[in-house]
Amino acid sequence: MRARALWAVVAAAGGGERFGSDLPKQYQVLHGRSVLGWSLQAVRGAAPLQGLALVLAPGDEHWRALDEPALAGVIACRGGTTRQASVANGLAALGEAGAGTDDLVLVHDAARPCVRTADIRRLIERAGDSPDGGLLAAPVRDTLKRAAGEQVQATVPRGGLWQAFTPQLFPFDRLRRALAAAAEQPVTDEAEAMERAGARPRLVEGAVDNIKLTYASDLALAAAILAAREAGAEEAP
Ligand SMILES: Nc1ccn([C@@H]2O[C@H](COP(=O)(O)OP(=O)(O)OP(=O)(O)O)[C@@H](O)[C@H]2O)c(=O)n1
Ligand SMILES: C[C@](O)(CO)[C@H](O)COP(=O)(O)O
Repeated sequence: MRARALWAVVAAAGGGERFGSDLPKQYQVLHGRSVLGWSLQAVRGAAPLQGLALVLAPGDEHWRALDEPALAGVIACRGGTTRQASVANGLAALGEAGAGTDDLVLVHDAARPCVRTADIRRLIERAGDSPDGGLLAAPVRDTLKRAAGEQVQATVPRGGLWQAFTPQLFPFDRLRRALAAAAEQPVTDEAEAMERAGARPRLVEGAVDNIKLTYASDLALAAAILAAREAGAEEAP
């Protein structure tokens, strides 16, 4: 029987509208290397991969100019107009490269450069054997308010609420089918597509400094996180 291989998709095809820069956020310099380089390094460092699909915006040539060892051997493929479509394209590329039904696939946002390799390893350990897969996430810490315009309408009980991060880890074929089935009803992460297909993915707690670069001001925060880590302040927040 063929051993179960691990593959990865790194979604880097976003336009970064909210970030608002001519240079897409995945190519910004962050603590000495590109945002994309940090994300690729974290995923590749977690476990040996059979292959990694790097999903890029149509016409994106920035990645070719990077001096980035973690780009070696990536399967470059074209993104779609939504994150969901980009991930589906990445899975299709892995299918062509030989990903099998029962193989596992990690899906990560290029825009989450601060993810800890140790957290990805824990995700693989805790969710790799589950047919429903799993995701890095963290329990919501703050009091939550539902708004009506700028006024509070209600306080939302936060018990049982988690914020979803990436990477997310699923059996290859189940995820491919779940995303195809969700094509008409947008989902914001892979877990949501799997949930629609009846799965109950496992929540694996990860450090909350696995932030997504969404606004330009997030870049300085990410740089501070990586600098503190390098200086040895390794305690996960
Ligand atoms: N069509 C898309 C949209 C997003 N992404 C990727 O999905 C991740 C998370 O998306 P987000 O940061 O929300 O994406 P952007 O589309 O880049 O930002 P915005 O919504 O502000 O335009 C990013 O790594 C981004 O490159 C993608 O591969 N393809
Ligand atoms: C997948 C994700 O990173 C989980 O938090 C997130 O949903 C993607 O970003 P978006 O802003 O929701 O597109």
